[in-house]
Amino acid sequence: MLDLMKHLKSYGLQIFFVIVFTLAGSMLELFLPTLMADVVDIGIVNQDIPFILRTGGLMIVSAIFAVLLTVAVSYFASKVALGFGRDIRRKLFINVENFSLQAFDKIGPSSLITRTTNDIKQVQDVINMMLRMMTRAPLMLVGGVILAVSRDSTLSLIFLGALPVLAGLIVFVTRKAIPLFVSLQKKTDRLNLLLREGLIGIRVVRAFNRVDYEKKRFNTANEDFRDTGIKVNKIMASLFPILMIMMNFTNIAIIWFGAIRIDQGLMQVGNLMAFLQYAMMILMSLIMLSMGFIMIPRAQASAKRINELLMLQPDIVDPEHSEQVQDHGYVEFRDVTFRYVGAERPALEHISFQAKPGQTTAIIGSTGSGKSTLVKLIPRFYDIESGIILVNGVDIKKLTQQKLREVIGYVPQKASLFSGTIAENIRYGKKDATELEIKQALETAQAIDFVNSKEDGVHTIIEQAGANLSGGQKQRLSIARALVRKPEIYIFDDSFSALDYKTDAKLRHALKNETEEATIILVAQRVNTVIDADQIIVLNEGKIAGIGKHQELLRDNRIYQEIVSSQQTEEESA
Ligand SMILES: Nc1ncnc2c1ncn2[C@@H]1O[C@H](COP(=O)(O)OP(=O)(O)OP(=O)(O)O)[C@@H](O)[C@H]1O
Repeated sequence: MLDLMKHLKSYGLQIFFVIVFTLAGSMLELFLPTLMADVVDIGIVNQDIPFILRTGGLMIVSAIFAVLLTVAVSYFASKVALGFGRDIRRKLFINVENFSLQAFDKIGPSSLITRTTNDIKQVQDVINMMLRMMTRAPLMLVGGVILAVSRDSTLSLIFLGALPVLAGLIVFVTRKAIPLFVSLQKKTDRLNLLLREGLIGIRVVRAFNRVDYEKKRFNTANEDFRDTGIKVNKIMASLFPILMIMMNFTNIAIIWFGAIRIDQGLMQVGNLMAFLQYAMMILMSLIMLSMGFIMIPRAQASAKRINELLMLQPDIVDPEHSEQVQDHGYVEFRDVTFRYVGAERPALEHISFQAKPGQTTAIIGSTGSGKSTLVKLIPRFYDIESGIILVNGVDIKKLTQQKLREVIGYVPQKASLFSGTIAENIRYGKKDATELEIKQALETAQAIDFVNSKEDGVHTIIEQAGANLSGGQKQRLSIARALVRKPEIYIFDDSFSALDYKTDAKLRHALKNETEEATIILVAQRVNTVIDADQIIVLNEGKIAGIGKHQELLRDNRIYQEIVSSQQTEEESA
């Protein structure tokens, strides 16, 4: 929590206002019972009407100022807390965008979303409360005690009985509540995860008639969350009546012993009334403090989860200076081995090959053989275990990620589009692309016809994640986005799979003209897609089973022969 508090530095002035206004407001409030005692003990006893009016007027003015100051404190406290929330959300978002995909995979998007929203809200609320209460409560407590003791030190001994009970209660509740708060946050993660999966996979859920199953899964998590919430609330709910009983008993004791002292002529009525109010202030401040003691650990649990992300150092680090590239469009793997974090065996082992400009390098292999993993290593989404990857003659670790990725046009396996227009999505590849460049890219990607058929053409709005487009349309837009930047290296990760044979062939033909100087690395499942490639890399269980042209592999490579014959059988039987 303290680590997060450092981020409050920029709100120094507002926090200063909160403290000063709280101080002034508390003083005024502490002043009121003393004025009231004077009204009773001096004004009423002596029937001095002008004194009563004067002091009463002063009481009204003090009360109005106290209220105004409280409003100002609330305003500044909310400003600080909400600003803090915004800053942390921004920092977290930037950090998450930068940290490696290994860490991203490990924490998972659901937990990242909960941490960026719910957890930050918990901390933000506590900061708001702390600013408003945690300065006020100690002030009122200390001031109340001093003024109560100065009114009647003997009667103040009552507090000695009440305070230890209160302290014991706070310790007990905090111990019980903290573990439950920690588990509540984890259960929020789980709820988010199930909700996310259920929503993203809604079509699959319906197609397989698994609505009831998903409902049950969600309900179990939901009820688990509710039960933990109820447990926490039970503890919190029992706290209040106990505190109220304590407050009332303290009241009774004060009135009881106060009356005896008045009877003995040791105390005045006005004094007892003021004492009672100070007692209430003391107890209310203690209640506020105890609420703080409970809320802080809850926020602490959230702060820890936020800090975990803020502290995460990206393990893919840029070199201080990017090395000068020597060539253009070259990609080379030298004995590369890579393993996902926690995986028993490497996803890729001893991979060596070269891809040259003007050439198409195709990668083929069975599912799970490591094709996507291989191409993801080129833009350095993951760092390799051993070996070296060269792009344009330079080890990619010696290039900044910005420089490296600048020369690559990457088309992922699953087309991922953003809400906005088609043109905006294509400009993701090149910020300043003109309308003509966009249209050319769409043409090469065989997307121009369907874009033109839309009423608004390139200004057609794409809904969240491209919900209003077909799989093939999304893929073609995603290809156009890579084409528009005219990179030196194209990576197509199985990007033609959603296209029919004819479009696939037309697209590859158009690409050939468009990308004469560029290096194309293309992952494919279909032999048809790779047949014309200058070299085909056959992957099998993370290892290279052969490299060559279609005819050569067909002649000599058993695995390639198997792939070809399995596809021929499929086509024949189709
Ligand atoms: N993020 C990840 N974390 C851990 N293991 C992974 C991850 N992504 C892939 N793998 C594993 O690495 C291996 C290679 O996966 P990869 O996605 O590269 O295969 P692929 O050949 O592209 O398969 P497909 O043709 O089905 O797309 C698989 O065994 C897979 O389980």
